Amino acid sequence: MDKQKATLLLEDGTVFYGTLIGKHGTNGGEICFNTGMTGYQEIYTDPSYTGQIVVTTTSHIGNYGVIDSEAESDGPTIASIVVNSFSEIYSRLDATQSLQEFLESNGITGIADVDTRKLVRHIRSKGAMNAIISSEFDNLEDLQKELDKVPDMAGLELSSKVCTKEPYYVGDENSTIKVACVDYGIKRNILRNLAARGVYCKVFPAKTAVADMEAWQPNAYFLSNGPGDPAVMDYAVETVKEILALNKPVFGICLGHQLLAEAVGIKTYKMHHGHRGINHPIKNLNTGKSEITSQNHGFNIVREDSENHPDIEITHVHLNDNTVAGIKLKDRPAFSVQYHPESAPGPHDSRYLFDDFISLINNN
Ligand SMILES: NC(=O)CC[C@H](N)C(=O)O
Repeated sequence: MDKQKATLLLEDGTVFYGTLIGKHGTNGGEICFNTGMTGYQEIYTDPSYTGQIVVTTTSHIGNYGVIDSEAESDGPTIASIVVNSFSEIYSRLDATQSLQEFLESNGITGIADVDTRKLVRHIRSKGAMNAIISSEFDNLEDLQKELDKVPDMAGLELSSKVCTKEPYYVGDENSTIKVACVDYGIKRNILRNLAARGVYCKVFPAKTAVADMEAWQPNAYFLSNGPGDPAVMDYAVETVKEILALNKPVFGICLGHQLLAEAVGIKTYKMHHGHRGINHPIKNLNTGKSEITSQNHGFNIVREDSENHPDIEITHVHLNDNTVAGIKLKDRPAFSVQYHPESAPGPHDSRYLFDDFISLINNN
């Protein structure tokens, strides 16, 4: 059978032609690329990618299928995917589904047989932009009409749409360490890392009042990763301010880091094309050691604001572009990083941050 055609149209008018993967249809979003050589399932199910079209630079995608136990959330909320060579055939003993079945059952229209190296170089030089992928329309005018409906990522609040609707628990209920995890789009491996260190986690919806979380008497708070633009999340910034006033230990990852920054008056901004991959070099300024990290973000915190803040210490920097990658509050037991120490997929260099959080709780 002939493969069905699909078209990718970028906001700046660039067009790529390829073949349909997943469900016949049309999907739009902000296009971004991840340079990791493995971990497509974890990327596609990471809620931080909500509304985005993910381009992977690995040339083969799909060849190890999909395994339920490796999903980072209940299901993918990405807009779409772009790949070079797509494989419907998969080889992995425990695989439960092919990637084609996974995409189709989740209503995702993607495109394969695209020169992803060319596309990535394009995004890298022109910056983040919206795009549309369709197997329904190939006429540029129709595609443009669909593209016009796609909202800008800057100014978008998405956490309340992807977070849990009801609180739930992870870990050992008899543990002495109770951590309230504010879910802005949390990845499961973060909870696994906390539970593995003896933490009993209660995960709360993004818009839970601090009084309701305090009623559970947590020893500490965790601020999760998540999608969207931190600059428009006033409700979350208010929550973080109230949490900080409690003087309990706080740890934030990625969006959680950006919200901690906003809560102390450090602004965030949209980056040119973001950091997404599993080999991003970070320097820990306290130990002088470098770590190779997993990253996925399109926004960042303003360096100048961080440097000029009397109560902030910059603890980590990104070695590629000198952006701020970690901060700590001098007057409170709170710290956060822009990258992913739970790193699924990715290197385990930064797992010590979870241990630091436990020490902070034990010594508080
Ligand atoms: N992984 C995340 O938490 C992403 C944070 C935020 N949405 C960004 O893109 O910068």
